[in-house]
Amino acid sequence: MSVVSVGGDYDVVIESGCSTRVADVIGDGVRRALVVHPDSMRSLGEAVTASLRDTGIEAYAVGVPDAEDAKTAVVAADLWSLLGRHGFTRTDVVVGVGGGTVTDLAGFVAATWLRGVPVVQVPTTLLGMVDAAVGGKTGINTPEGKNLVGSFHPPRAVLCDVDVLATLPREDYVAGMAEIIKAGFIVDPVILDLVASDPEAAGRPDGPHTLELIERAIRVKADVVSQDLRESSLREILNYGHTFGHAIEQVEHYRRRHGEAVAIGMVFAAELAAAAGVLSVEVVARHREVLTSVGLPTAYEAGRWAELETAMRRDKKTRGDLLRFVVLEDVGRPVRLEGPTQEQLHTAYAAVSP
Ligand SMILES: NC(=O)c1ccc[n+]([C@@H]2O[C@H](COP(=O)([O-])OP(=O)(O)OC[C@H]3O[C@@H](n4cnc5c(N)ncnc54)[C@H](O)[C@@H]3O)[C@@H](O)[C@H]2O)c1
Ligand SMILES: O=C(O)C(=O)C[C@@H](O)[C@H](O)[C@H](O)COP(=O)(O)O
Ligand SMILES: [Zn+2]
Repeated sequence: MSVVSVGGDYDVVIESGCSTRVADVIGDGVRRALVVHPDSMRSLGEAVTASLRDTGIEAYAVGVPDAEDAKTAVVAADLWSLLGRHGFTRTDVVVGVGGGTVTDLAGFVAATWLRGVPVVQVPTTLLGMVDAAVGGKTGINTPEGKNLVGSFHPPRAVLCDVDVLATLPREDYVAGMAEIIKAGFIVDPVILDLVASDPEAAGRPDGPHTLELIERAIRVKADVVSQDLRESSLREILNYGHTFGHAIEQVEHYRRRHGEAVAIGMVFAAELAAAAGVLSVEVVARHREVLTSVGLPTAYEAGRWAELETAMRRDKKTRGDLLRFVVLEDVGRPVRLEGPTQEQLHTAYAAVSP
């Protein structure tokens, strides 16, 4: 078992079988729990619910639509209604059991119910474990953009049961690698070396470096969010690749995996940094190399610039008319690029849409 403390405020536990031990981390005085899960994880959701009932808690399991279809105002409103009907108070708890979409939704509902009740996160995807469930960013999408409505609401605990990754479809596992590789580029280059040492194994849960990759990525995130929960500055580095990545997701009506969009977004950011003269072509090439080696995409369709730019203007890092990007000066040296020229933007887009 490994435990990563997030600034001493809560723990991220990485352990086989820990998903049904929510009762141990839930805290005192909890009478009711709402366990939110996607239909694909019904049996785990019900097992978590049963484990809570065994300790005398009035626990309810509720299924939500799959993937990004869970992150809507309508689904959030259904959950608020359920909490109201069952009389959830400020000492009761929401539990998110699922991928990043479910932990974002469950976290958001917990953040907003009675202006904030505790949430315990049980991420069941690689991406959820290394990124979404950790750090307290919660939210839902609107048709206009990704995560446009949300709140900062740190969880009470995060339980990463690595056994559940065995059933995760390969494409979803690989999508999670994008956020691990992101952590490698922005802070921890050892991650990139571990991936390069056996890229095929990095794309599956039984690879020799799986636990180390998970723990390293969680440590990067924990370290950043414990210094800057509300993203006043440092936390923006975790958004590397997301300005263009979220734009892809929005123009694709949320039908593209987040991790895949972020992979393309990191290549766009690297090309943009090169066009602005701050990053070497060698590091740009390394982006394509490492992402391709695990099976992630690095290119996007040509001819969609206008809609992508419109979507990027709704990014949370934008200030007024000023587009702002996280770019690298080198591996492990993230900086901000504010107001890139149209020529630099077009050069970067041309480079990712050959
Ligand atoms: N809050 C944050 O800090 C943060 C960080 C990164 C990403 N995110 C968000 O996370 C979301 C992406 O998360 P994701 O990649 O986990 O996608 P996801 O939640 O859509 O899960 C991917 C798929 O895997 C299925 N699934 C989940 N666990 C499974 C398992 N163990 N076995 C079999 N199938 C399983 C799901 O039903 C879904 O179809 C995006 O909405 C993104 O915006 C949030
Ligand atoms: O935790 C963060 O901060 C991140 O930016 C992590 C990202 O991987 C994640 O996708 C996040 O939800 C994006 O946030 P947003 O503020 O751009 O919606
Ligand atoms: Zn992300």
